Formats: sequence, C-alpha cells, structure tokens
Amino acid sequence: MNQLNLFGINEGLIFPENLLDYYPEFLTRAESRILIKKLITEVPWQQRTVTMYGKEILTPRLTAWYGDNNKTYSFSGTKFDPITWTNELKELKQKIEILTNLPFNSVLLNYYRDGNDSVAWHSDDETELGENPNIASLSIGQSRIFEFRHKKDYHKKYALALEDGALLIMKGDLQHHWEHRIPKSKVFELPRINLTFRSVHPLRN
Ligand SMILES: O=C(O)CCC(=O)C(=O)O
Ligand SMILES: [Fe+2]
Repeated sequence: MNQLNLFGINEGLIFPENLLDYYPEFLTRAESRILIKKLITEVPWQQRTVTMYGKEILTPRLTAWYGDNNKTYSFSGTKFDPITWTNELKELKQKIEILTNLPFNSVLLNYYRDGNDSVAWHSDDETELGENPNIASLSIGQSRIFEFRHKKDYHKKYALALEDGALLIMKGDLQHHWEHRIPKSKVFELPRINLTFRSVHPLRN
C-alpha cells in the first residue's frame, strides 16, 4: 500500500518520521461511505461527561468502545466496558493487523457530528496501553485537522489533515513527548467518525 510523505506538508517543523505512518487510501470512498452510514445509525453512541477543574462537562463528541469482553479500560477518568465486536469492526481490525503486523484488542469510536465537535489536547498514555503504545487511527467522512504539540515546548507544533479513508499509525514514544487534538472548526463540517484501534492490557489489582 502506498504511503504518503506527510513530512513535506508542514514547512518548518519536521515531525519525527519514526513516530507516524500514514496510509491515505486505506478504505476506498465507496467503502467509507457505506461504513459511516452504518456506524452513525447502528452504534449505541453516548455523550460522556468528564470532570475538569471540579466541574462535570459533556465531551464535545459522541463515543463508543468495542473490544474483547474482559478488557475494561479507563480513558480521561471514565471507565469503559466494551461492547462485543461486530463483524465489520472485527474485519477492519484484522485488515489493519495484516497491514501493520501489530495486534489490537479494542477500538474507541469517536463521532464528530459537525465542526463544533472536537477532542481537546491529550496524549494516549494510560497505563493500560503499555509503555509505547501502537494506535491505529482510521478516519472516515469529513477531513479534519489533527494537531500535535510538544509537551515541553508548545511552539513546536505539527498538523496534518486526516482524510476520508485514511489510516494513521501512532507509534514509538510519540505519546510520551507529544499531545494531539482535533480542534473545533468554524467552517461548516460534515460528520466524521474516527476509530482508534488499541491494544489494552487491563491492570490487575
Ligand atoms: O479523532 C481523532 O482523529 C483522534 C481521536 C483521539 O485522539 C483519541 O480517541 O484518543
Ligand atoms: Fe488520542
């Protein structure tokens, strides 16, 4: 599969090449159009609350968590009990595993209904994900800007467009040093769904 050279897009900052892989046409337009319609109507979407500065706020997007039955996972302080894999999510997982040669056991779905939906600066560094997690992030629908900033120097920034059907692999020690977000967009935006396949190792206590 062809890989786009995404390191030429941002003049100025060269993002470390060993931390990201980008496959622009992992799904065809036709495949992603069918998939997004199906996911929008069939997934039991929830709008979760997170506690920020002692206040409960609704996350500005809808989410759902699928995975192997025993893999409970906490994300931003919220516990997720996974929904059992559907056939099409399992098939997508297997297709990604074959391409990347990496194992995944769960997927977090994010549904951005329009340009007002977003995800705030964070890194995916929960202990359950292990030391240097591989995360496979599949985007369908509206192309949105994905931004990175260096944790020690917020001026070090990097952005790329996550296009319809594109698969982005985040790997190595990316989550240690960089945060990422999907900013809100003021222009009219169509729906977008992002599926982040992860390998979760539940903590024993
Ligand atoms: O929607 C995206 O592309 C990113 C989602 C994300 O960062 C996450 O689920 O941790
Ligand atoms: Fe993330």
